[in-house]
Amino acid sequence: MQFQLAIYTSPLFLPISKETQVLYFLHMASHNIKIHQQCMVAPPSAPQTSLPLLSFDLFWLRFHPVERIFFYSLPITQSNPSIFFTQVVPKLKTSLSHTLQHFPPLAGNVLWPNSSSKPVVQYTPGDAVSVVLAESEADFDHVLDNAPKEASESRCLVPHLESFDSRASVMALQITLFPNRGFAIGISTHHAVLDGKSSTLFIKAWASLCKTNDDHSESSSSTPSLAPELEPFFDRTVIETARKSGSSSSDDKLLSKLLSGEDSDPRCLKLLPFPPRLEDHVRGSFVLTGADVDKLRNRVLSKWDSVHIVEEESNSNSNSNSRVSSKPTKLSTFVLTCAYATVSIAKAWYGVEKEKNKFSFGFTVDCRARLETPIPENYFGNCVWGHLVDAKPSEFLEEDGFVIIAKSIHSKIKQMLDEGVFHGADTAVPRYVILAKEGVEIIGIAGSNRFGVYENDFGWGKPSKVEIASIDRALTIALAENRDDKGGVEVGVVLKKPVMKLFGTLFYGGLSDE
Ligand SMILES: CC(C)(COP(=O)(O)OP(=O)(O)OC[C@H]1O[C@@H](n2cnc3c(N)ncnc32)[C@H](O)[C@@H]1OP(=O)(O)O)[C@@H](O)C(=O)NCCC(=O)NCCSC(=O)CC(=O)O
Repeated sequence: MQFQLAIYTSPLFLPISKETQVLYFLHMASHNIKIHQQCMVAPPSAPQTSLPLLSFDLFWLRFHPVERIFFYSLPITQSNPSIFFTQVVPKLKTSLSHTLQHFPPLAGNVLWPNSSSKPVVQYTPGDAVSVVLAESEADFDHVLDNAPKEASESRCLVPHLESFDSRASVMALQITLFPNRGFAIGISTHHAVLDGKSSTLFIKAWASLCKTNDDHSESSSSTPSLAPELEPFFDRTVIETARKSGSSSSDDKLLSKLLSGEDSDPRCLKLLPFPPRLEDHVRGSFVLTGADVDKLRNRVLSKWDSVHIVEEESNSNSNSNSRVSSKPTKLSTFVLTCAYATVSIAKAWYGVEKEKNKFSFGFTVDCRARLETPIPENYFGNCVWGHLVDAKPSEFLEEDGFVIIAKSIHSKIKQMLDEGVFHGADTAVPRYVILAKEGVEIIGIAGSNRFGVYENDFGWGKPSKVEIASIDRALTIALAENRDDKGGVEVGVVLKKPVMKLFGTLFYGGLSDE
């Protein structure tokens, strides 16, 4: 205890406000986490850079950070504390510094200069990323177990992302050792600066430099290069040009009003609280194999023609019913997993609380390859847009809810393919507001089964587990590819204990029903 207090009052912690220090301290102390040090890691010699935030980014200006945790198992020879903090951590820090040389905005801040009509993300020499070094007494096997556990347990493995009225950090990291077993990298990122594709690009780049550049010590004069596909692409002009065709500035205005609150300073950069749902909530990871997905696919396709979906009047258009009625040759893993997980959540919640009987599902679409003029896959920033399924809120609870919602998500994606990625974008936010006012529980999604998070090998093998901790800040599911089964998926969920119990029964039990 005293050791931790000493650290928190040391000048090393100056970048963190007093209020945050106290909250962070109390939280860590209650979860048997020892903080060893907070250090700042900077790129070796990057010049000042300033990137404007575009409308894709501004959507997320005051949104909560995205918090991911990568867990790695280590042999005992490296996870012994004295070896870990003197050999493994320096390797991680040096490669982080080298990676930041390629990604300087991540070491910078979101600022709103008086002279500018929009905020910017700016790196100025001297800026650096906060890296907390910690040690946990938790049982590593328990931590890696997918079975539901207290939602709060993951919280002490992700760092706080600092934000104030006039400045917000872009990224913060925490490296936590589980002595003699392994370690976790917790990463907290500002969503207005980078989306899931960009943040996982950064992790891939960092892992690749850590794994391959043993010969680059901190004193080495050159910075190791990245494979071309891992180099971030910062040019904003590509997106400004591409976005003009599908502008939805009215959406941006409505959303930023919602996010900022009626009476707050419109130039305020402090992130809104989005307090995590921790009390009485548990967090679990649910796994589908490729064979499970095939089974779900067959189930939907076999009922395709007999189960009809009626799109909500205001959202359907003349050809939508003919479009969804034609049976597809392929239904994607994403469609099947999201339909299966959200319907299981809806049915479990309704099973425990009968008044919870209206649901919807909103998902983000990566627009990079879908813009009229496609932009590079390694574009750094946000290039995602949100869509809501057109299913009626009560349909999640129907006997064939899974088939209905699968058809509905598929239809939405097909609509984008046929009519452009911004089709219906102007109505998405107003519709979201109406549904929320009507008491509809809108389930969201973070991550993707295509980000390859389990490919991130820093030199000690692939992750033992990857979690998106921030799904506890809203009703959101987390998606990743299955670590051990090609074609499978992992779904992260945070729910109230009794709802989670029923969800688990429906999710796994439903796989054997025919
Ligand atoms: C709109 C979508 C959700 C729809 O997904 P679908 O899987 O249904 O459709 P799709 O066109 O992408 O893929 C359909 C099929 O094409 C093939 N296919 C597509 N991409 C592939 C790839 N990279 N490698 C191999 N196959 C691929 C597969 O066979 C796949 O089916 P199969 O899969 O069955 O083999 C997705 O395209 C998309 O944009 N995903 C990214 C969303 C995103 O960026 N989310 C993060 C938001 S930010 C966030 O949440 C924060 C964070 O993460 O940090």
